[in-house]
Amino acid sequence: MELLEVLHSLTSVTLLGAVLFLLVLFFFSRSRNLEQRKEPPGPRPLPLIGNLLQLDFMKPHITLWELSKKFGHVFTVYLGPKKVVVLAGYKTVKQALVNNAEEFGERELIQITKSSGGHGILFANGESWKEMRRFALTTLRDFGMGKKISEEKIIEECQNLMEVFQQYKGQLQEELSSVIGSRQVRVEDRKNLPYTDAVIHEIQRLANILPMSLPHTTSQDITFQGYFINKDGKFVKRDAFMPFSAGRRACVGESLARMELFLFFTTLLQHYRFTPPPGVTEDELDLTPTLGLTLNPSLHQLCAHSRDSIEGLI
Ligand code: HEM
Repeated sequence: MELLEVLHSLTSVTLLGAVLFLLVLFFFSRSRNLEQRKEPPGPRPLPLIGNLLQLDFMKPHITLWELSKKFGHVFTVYLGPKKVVVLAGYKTVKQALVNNAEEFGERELIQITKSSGGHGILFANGESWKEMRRFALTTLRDFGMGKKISEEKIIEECQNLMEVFQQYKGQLQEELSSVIGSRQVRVEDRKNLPYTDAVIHEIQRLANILPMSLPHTTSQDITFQGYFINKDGKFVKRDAFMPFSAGRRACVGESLARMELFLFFTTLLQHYRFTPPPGVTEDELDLTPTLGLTLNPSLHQLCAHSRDSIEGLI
């Protein structure tokens, strides 16, 4: 009996010793690993939940931007147990997506995308992505993306939209009135409408509709800006004007989207002035967006004043 107790306590001591030894070994090798490979820094994660408590889920892109001020342009956050390397700032994002396009050009399969089996172009990788991207670009080109034919279609849509409203004149429209008058705006007019074009860019910058772009994953281990990044993937946080991203996964609909933005915006502003509803000042307008995969405007009322000053509530 005594022998058994001695053996038992010896086993416990040995076991405890072994666990301690392994822990020391783990932390020692981890810190040596970190030193040798210099992984991107980041806020200290908690077991299992990682840094989730530090992220504001209503505006995660803002939290990540704040963290980048403390940890630099390349840093790590743990979304639960999932390690994510965040790239912040135009130069860093461009260096990764354009200069290291191969290594950073894979898409990360996140949970919501797994339901679709990861088969759509957005979340595919490898040969199937290449094929789908080639197909998407060819099809969009065949439909005349960026060409006259899509311009005609967009103009038709604008005119349908116009039927919902009536005609008017307002402030930003001075440029439109003097350059275009009452004729239909065409894409080629863009170069003669610098103010209007600048306003569209500013709106896109402010609206920031895909604030964290889409998650990428690295296709191979890479040392980037002095930091070792393994194949775990990352979110991209953009700073400079890159709403369509850059590199091999950049938006395939960019020229179509730019055409639509320009024609819809100019045609609407050519005919309407938009204000808050009666009794609401501009300062009182709540511009907080609703977060989904994209940032969307929250539901709100707006007045469209027609050129004839007929008011309509949209
Ligand atoms: C203002 C409108 C739009 C914005 C701001 C936008 C932005 C973006 C961004 C940021 C990405 C991620 C790029 C990356 O992962 O690095 C993307 C991907 C993509 N966009 Fe757009 N997009 C717009 C409109 C469109 C339109 C109209 C189409 C289709 C005609 C389209 C099709 C795609 C596709 C297929 C991808 C995935 C490309 C790939 O993974 O290879 N987008 N877009």
